[in-house]
Amino acid sequence: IDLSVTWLGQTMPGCLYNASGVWCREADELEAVLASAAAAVISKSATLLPRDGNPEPRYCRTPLGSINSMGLPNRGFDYYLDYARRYRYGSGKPLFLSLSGLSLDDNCEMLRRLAEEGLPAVPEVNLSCPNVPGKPQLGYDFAATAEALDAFDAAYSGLYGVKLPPYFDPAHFAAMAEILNRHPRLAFVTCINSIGNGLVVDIDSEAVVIKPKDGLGGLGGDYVLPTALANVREFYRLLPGKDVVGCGGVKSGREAFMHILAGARAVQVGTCLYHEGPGAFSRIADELAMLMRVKGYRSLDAFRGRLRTL
Ligand SMILES: O=C(O)c1[nH]c(=O)[nH]c(=O)c1I
Repeated sequence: IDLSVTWLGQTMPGCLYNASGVWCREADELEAVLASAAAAVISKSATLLPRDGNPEPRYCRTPLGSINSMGLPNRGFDYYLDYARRYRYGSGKPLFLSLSGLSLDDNCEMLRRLAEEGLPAVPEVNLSCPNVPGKPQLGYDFAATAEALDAFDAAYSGLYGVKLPPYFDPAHFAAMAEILNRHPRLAFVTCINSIGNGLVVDIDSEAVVIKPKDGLGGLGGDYVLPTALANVREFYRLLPGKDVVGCGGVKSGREAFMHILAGARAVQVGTCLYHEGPGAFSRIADELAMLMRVKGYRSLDAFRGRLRTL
């Protein structure tokens, strides 16, 4: 059973890696993911300068997944750029750097500085952080997204990707696809980020469960799987020549299989990784391989994007 994935001009040994934000803020976390069965590594979304993020409690696990309003806590761009300078690219596991500048200028500054380094690290620009108070999600502003992508193309001459928020309307899928298809070096989209601004209530305390934004936070886990699959399948159809990375609700080989069936080139794991740790990657990979064996598939190409309609 071959779980390898060939994209971005390279072949990675498997199809699973971490979702940005989970097990990736510190260098030792990134090293733990690299040392695991994960096939790639992505860093926590970086701002130009380090950030503490929102007040705690800012993350809560629930029976159906998670809610978070971390507020972009990160070590700052230079920390992750330094990690990228020291990264073992010979491992065959690509390194992605998530960038989430607080302004278009900051995103372009980080892209320009990354370009200057000439490192193999691939940027995934985050258009969808839902938890910085006062900062609306770029991915929900189509005009601002169009302007940003033009600026990214000017700032960075290599291949890059974007992390998209979930969309919930065919008109929005179409509008975003029209914008994204203008950019040939935009090689992939990662669908989806958390479903923003959910509210989890604890009926014993009769209170919300996280402190920031009076309890509003991004949802992950089981809550988001159908929305994630819909976004993967719609953008897989609408973005010919681009790759879609599936993210959302993956906790076993089953959900990984669903994402690939929907068109995902590779699959990220967030909430499940947060709680299980990097051992999740070998478990999920084994489960996926088992599922493929039972179904008679020897590679991901044999079923990627083959979701049947009725
Ligand atoms: O609150 C966060 O740090 C955060 N949380 C998310 O759920 N998605 C994001 O892109 C980010 I930047």
